[in-house]
Amino acid sequence: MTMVFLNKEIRDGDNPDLTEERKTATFDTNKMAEVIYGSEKLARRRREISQAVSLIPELADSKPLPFLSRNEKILESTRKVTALNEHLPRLINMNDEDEAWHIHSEVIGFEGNPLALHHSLFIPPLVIQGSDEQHEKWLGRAKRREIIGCYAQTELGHGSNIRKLETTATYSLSTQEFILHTPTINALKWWPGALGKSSNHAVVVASLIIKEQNYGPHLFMVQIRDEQSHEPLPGIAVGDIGPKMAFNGADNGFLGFNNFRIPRGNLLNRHCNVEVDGTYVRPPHDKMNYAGMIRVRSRMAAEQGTFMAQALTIAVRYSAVRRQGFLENKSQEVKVLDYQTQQHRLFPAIARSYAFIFCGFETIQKYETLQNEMNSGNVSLMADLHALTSGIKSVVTYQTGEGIEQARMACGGHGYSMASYISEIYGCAIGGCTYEGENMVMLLQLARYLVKSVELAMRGKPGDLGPMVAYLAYPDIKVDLVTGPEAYVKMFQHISKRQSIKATEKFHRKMESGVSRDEAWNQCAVELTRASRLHTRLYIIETFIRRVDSIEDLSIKMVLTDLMNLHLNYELLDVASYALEDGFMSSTQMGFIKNQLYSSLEKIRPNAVSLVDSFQFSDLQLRSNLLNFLFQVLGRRDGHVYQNLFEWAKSSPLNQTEVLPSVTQYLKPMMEKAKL
Ligand SMILES: CCCCCCCCCC/C=C\CCCCCC(=O)SCCNC(=O)CCNC(=O)[C@H](O)C(C)(C)COP(=O)(O)OP(=O)(O)OC[C@H]1O[C@@H](n2cnc3c(N)ncnc32)[C@H](O)[C@@H]1OP(=O)(O)O
Ligand SMILES: Cc1cc2nc3c(=O)[nH]c(=O)nc-3n(C[C@H](O)[C@H](O)[C@H](O)COP(=O)(O)OP(=O)(O)OC[C@H]3O[C@@H](n4cnc5c(N)ncnc54)[C@H](O)[C@@H]3O)c2cc1C
Repeated sequence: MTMVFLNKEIRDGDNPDLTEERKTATFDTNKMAEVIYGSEKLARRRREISQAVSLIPELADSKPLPFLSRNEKILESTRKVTALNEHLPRLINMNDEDEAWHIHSEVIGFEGNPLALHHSLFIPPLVIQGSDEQHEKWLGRAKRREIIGCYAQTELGHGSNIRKLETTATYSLSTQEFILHTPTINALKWWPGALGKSSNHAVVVASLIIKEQNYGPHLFMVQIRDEQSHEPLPGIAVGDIGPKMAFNGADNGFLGFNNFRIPRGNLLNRHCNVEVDGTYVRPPHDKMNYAGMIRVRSRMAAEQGTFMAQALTIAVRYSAVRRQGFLENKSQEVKVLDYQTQQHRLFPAIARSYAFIFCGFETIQKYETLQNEMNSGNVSLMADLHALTSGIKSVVTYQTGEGIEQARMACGGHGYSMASYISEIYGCAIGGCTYEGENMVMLLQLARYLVKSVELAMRGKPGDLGPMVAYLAYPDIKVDLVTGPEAYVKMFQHISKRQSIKATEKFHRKMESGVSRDEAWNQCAVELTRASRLHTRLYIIETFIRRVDSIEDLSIKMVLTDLMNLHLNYELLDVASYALEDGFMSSTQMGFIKNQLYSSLEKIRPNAVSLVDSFQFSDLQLRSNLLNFLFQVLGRRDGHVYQNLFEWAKSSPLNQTEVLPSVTQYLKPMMEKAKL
């Protein structure tokens, strides 16, 4: 049996323009997939899972998703996810989170589903913050999906500033219970995914009050609906918050408590506790209750890199079959992918996708190390990883949004159609700028760390700087970019260091002039966020270089070196003004970077389609379903775009009848009236 999307496979029925592209590749896409996903086994497992899913009709979309109403979307996503649940044990290793993520994205797509957060935001805090006894009570049930849960932290009035959450959990000494209460409208939980209509449990974040003292946000396991009737329990108001920019197959919700009582044992108490007599037992780190957020953020680089990669797969394949205009040969119009502007739009974003995925693997590993350390009581890595993931989360979500939007524009008019699927990917990815910590807020968290590090360096204590910020104490030595990646890193280090120092000095000057610390911070905030972005971009560059250095296969190393060089030149050009400003970079060097960038575009051109093929997204994943719908979309592997766009349009519900009520009720009478 042939795999549905082996990327080097050349098939007779494919659009010849795409076949031609695949023949020019200088490397094997299966080998590249091994590098992208980390090993031969992981890449192969993804293909096997995609293949298995493609053979199960009930896991296919029953209609093109953009034609569904919100209710239909929720019904359809729930149908698919519950059908998938039945097949899961046979299709994936149930303990492997990557396999689970992959299969869900195959089947569900970007619309979201009522179980998405059960696995990514309900179970993980239970694992991290729950005691063994609590795992015994809820974890098995949750994993078996006997209960469905969500993570309810954000409120109508507060999302970023968690310390000001207004939902209270007041300890009652007499009954040894917590009383959950929503004192105002603003205190309603608002946004949690799957809360609105699907969940019957929630991990609720509420301010812990004992004997009138507020101990700040803590996590509580709360049953919100009856397990039989699914009706909200007395004392609970819960519902859906309405349609959103994307994720409309999920029911983000609101939740209010009216003096709702839960047992003392429902405070997740692996790291902190409230004893029977109301004694509070502190966690080993002040922000221990925020550990779950570090976990989610640590996964965002790889996640967002994959979102962007999907949009680019669609745009690059389409650009190789779309012919418009002429270059030298006037007898045949060119593939739009041959235009330098098109390449400049798409190729740096391909490089960023690879960079984010490589960087993502490193941050996920760092989180796993942190988790192991935390389990044995060592919390010393938390501050570093919080700073790092705050920056990465902010930079990758923003740049992914930019990359997807460029992919859409690169598809011209058809990119604007929902048949391209790019708008759905964009809506989902761009949510990442907001959820899991608003980007500016998170950049300012990293800035705190950078300012402290600069202060250490200024105080002559460079030995106290962690490895990620050691460069803040390096001397400035001019570099010759011709010598290669290390010189680019040094140039970037100079830029990043200078901005961190400038922002810190400005902050100090403000305070010395009598401005309060908080006000001074606010007056320097733009400069501080610039420092955070530069530091993060430097880190991403370094992870890219490390990954390419580690590759043994020569053909893969060569094409990834081209991609890495493109990344280095594109990133440096983007921030060159910082180095031109103090003369660290000369205008000759600037010219060199531009020329290197243009030459990288040319080098990548013959490999462009295969670089996106290497992500090995199935047509199903790109919502070009092989079984039921042979007519969607722009990114289909076989490149047969036009006839399928026409089929797509014909299937629009508006075309099921020739004359719409809008015409008979309004337009027709208007025209008739005009004739009188
Ligand atoms: C291809 C696949 C397709 C698949 C399709 C489906 C795709 C699905 C994708 C997923 C989709 C949707 C998922 C959506 C999930 C969304 C979930 C959420 O959004 S949950 C809610 C998240 N909320 C936030 O992130 C809130 C952000 N705010 C904060 O984190 C905090 O309030 C704050 C950090 C900004 C400030 O906290 P505060 O307590 O006020 O802290 P201080 O300012 O007083 O002190 C800062 C101090 O503490 C240190 N700190 C802060 N946080 C941490 C931490 N986590 N760990 C360690 N240390 C921390 C900080 O460094 C400071 O230290 P100083 O030494 O004082 O400088
Ligand atoms: C798709 C999606 C899914 C979500 N899922 C969940 C979920 O499952 N569970 C959950 O609990 N929550 C969820 N959320 C909520 C999300 O975590 C919050 O919306 C997010 O943390 C931002 O908080 P906010 O809405 O209060 O924004 P605000 O903080 O009100 O942001 C508004 C503006 O104020 C600025 N701002 C705020 N504070 C500062 C500051 N200190 N310094 C400088 N500028 C500042 C911000 O930069 C932003 O420009 C979800 C949100 C979305 C969009």
